[in-house]
Amino acid sequence: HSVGIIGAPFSKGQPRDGVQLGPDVIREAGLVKKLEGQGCVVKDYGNLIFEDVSNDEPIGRTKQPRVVGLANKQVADAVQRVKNDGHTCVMLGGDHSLAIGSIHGHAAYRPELSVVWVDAHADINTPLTSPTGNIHGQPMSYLIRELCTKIPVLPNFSWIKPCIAAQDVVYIGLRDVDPEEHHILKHLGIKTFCMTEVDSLGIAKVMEQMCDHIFSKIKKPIHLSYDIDALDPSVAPATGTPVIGGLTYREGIYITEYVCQTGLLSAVDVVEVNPKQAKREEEARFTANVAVDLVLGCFGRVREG
Ligand SMILES: N[C@](CCCC[B-](O)(O)O)(CCN1CCCCC1)C(=O)O
Ligand SMILES: [Mn+2]
Ligand SMILES: [Mn+2]
Ligand SMILES: [Mn+2]
Repeated sequence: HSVGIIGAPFSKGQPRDGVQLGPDVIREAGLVKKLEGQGCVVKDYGNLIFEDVSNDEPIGRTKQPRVVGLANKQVADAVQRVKNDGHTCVMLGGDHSLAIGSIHGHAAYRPELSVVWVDAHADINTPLTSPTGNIHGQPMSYLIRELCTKIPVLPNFSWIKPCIAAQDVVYIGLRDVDPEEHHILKHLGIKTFCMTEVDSLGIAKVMEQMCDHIFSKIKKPIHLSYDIDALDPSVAPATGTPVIGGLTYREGIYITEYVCQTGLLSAVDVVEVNPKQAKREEEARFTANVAVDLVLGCFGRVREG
């Protein structure tokens, strides 16, 4: 595997300080060395530098639109460059608003994508349905073609062209979905495997059925957007919006091993690691180590040795 890593130290899609430290704590946990240790060729493109935007007043309830829009344009350009250079792209967040740029830049390189969204949350609020105005709860609404009529004009968002079809999206791990999000998911017929299905089917069946769904027509490259809060807080405590009843470590890793063996993984985001949300330093380190293990699973690490 040839891997290109981008660090996106960005936190303005949500209100909690610390998630901008995600890229560096994940690197400090040994990501590059461990990828190389399992035979990957790794190019670390370093961290993007995000300028601040003054007077970034909310638009309606939507908070920090200008700095989020600007940051995601940088992410989109960087991801497209990594793909043009021939690597599988690993985008280290930072909050989940960064998926706007990551998926947009990936789709600019490869227009036909399937998106596997692993998360406790659906992150599909529109600016008008969001209960918080935090853009990390909204990224999918800007990307899904069928929602484009529901999105108001926002400053620094005009570059975004919806690039994903609802039928090409699958969710795994949902357990904290807002009522309006649930309506959108149902209305668009988006395939979801919430934690009830993970329990009733088991993760192996979930992954089989997920692939049946996204590959039902033609096989499209996979964009895996992995929110660390999909995992149970006992496994990934250092995150901003923890929700109990999450994926076990083994289920979380199985997802990455399964996606890896499809041979179709083209880009992966690992987001929402926030060391400042840990009660103790070792919780932050533990969470970073789990994030590293997820990436290693994406690139061929198997538990049998
Ligand atoms: N859906 C929420 C949470 C978004 C989490 C973003 B992620 O997945 O990137 O971490 C709101 C959640 N909800 C608000 C009302 C009280 C219960 C929680 C939102 O703010 O839109
Ligand atoms: Mn989440
Ligand atoms: Mn309806
Ligand atoms: Mn998320």
